Amino acid sequence: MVFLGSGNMNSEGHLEIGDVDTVDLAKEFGTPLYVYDVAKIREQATAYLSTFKKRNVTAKVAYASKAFSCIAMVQLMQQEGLHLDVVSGGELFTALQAGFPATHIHFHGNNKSIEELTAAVEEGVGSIVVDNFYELDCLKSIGESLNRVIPIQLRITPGIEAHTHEYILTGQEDSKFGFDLISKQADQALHEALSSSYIDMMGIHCHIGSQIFESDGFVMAIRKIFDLLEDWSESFGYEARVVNLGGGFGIAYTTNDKKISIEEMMNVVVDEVQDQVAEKSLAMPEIWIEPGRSIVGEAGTTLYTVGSEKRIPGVRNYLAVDGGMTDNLRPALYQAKYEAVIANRLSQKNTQTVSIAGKCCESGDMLIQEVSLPKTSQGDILAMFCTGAYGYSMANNYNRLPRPAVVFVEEGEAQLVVERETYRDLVHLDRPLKKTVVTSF
Ligand SMILES: Cc1ncc(COP(=O)(O)O)c(C=O)c1O
Ligand SMILES: N[C@@H](CCCC[NH3+])C(=O)O
Repeated sequence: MVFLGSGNMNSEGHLEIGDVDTVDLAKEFGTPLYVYDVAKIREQATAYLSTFKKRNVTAKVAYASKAFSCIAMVQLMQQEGLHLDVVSGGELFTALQAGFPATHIHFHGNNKSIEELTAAVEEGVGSIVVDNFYELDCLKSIGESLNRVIPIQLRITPGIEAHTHEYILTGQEDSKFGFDLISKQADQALHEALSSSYIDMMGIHCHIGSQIFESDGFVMAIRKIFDLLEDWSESFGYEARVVNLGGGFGIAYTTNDKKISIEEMMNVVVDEVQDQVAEKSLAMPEIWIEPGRSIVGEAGTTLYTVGSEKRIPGVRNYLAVDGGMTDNLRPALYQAKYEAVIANRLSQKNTQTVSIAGKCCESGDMLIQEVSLPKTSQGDILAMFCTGAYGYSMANNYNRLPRPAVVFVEEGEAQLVVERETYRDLVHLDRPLKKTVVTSF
């Protein structure tokens, strides 16, 4: 069975997503093109909310907008009843421009600036996830100068190494994020938070990393958190209203990736929290989570146009497309694996193994190392699946390539939600040299 992401084959033998022919999308909007299956995004969001509802626990699901942020995406999350996690002034601005209620926004980051923190407090952001002592100090003075009590969570690093790529691990002791447990930084942070009348210490936050399949890392993190909460209850008389477990729930990028369903993962989380609460005789806190990848990853497909070919007999066949590490940095950065098809040749047999090259001036700009495809021609449309998370959001202008357009498809309709960058956009921040010197060669 050929993997078609969230799509299927239509009667013309073309890849269809959200009842829209992707070959038509490529014609209408050009390539590279990010296509999001809105029904799939809604399905993922619902899976989180309905699992918590079924378990009858109070929970908040905040979409981690770093995975993919634009105004339409933020609005979609609001429609689905999710909260929003932002990690910068830019993501916050996008959310507010989208009309997202500030009270449902959680603000993250390991080095938030005073300007970002002040804006977040002035806008009335629902919670600030505090990462370090500097930030705690800044918030105390911002609270005092604006005469506001600021709701916060303290981010701790539990000292856990989850099974994932080392670049996207965050819960280990040697991490730039959060307060360390072993050296008792977390205790000190709690002490400082509780001693300020401008800080409302809502609870504790922990994010162990991203693209994690095994539930045991989350179970271990929950145990560490509740050991700490038991200790804080005894030493400080402190009781957390919120336990935020971050995001990190993995998705299947390829047919070889094993998959754990959202329901299964959340049930493990709820079971463990309930067990810990009972074992330690603590009050049941609200469970907050912040999934990004698992909400949008599988819903995204990138369409490229096939261009040049290079065949090196006995070595490798390169097939180049009109994008690359500029629109999807993940293969170059994490050796991430993807699957692809030729969207206009789904009914044809695979007859060749090729490597998909990007068009950037880097040998490492390879999108897929080996994929089986039918015979291809220039102008064919290559569809690469599961590119919805950390694809467009990490897109860049290396080699001055304009960033792609993004369309949402749902029930047979396509809507442009991010326009394609133009060459003019590429130079619009540039300013010419002040001094003009006439050089004669
Ligand atoms: C603090 C925090 N929360 C949530 C997320 C979202 O993670 P993911 O997209 O893997 O669900 C991240 C990214 O790893 C993060 O750093
Ligand atoms: N950008 C990473 C995930 C980082 C998650 C943010 N803490 C990826 O593409 O997998």
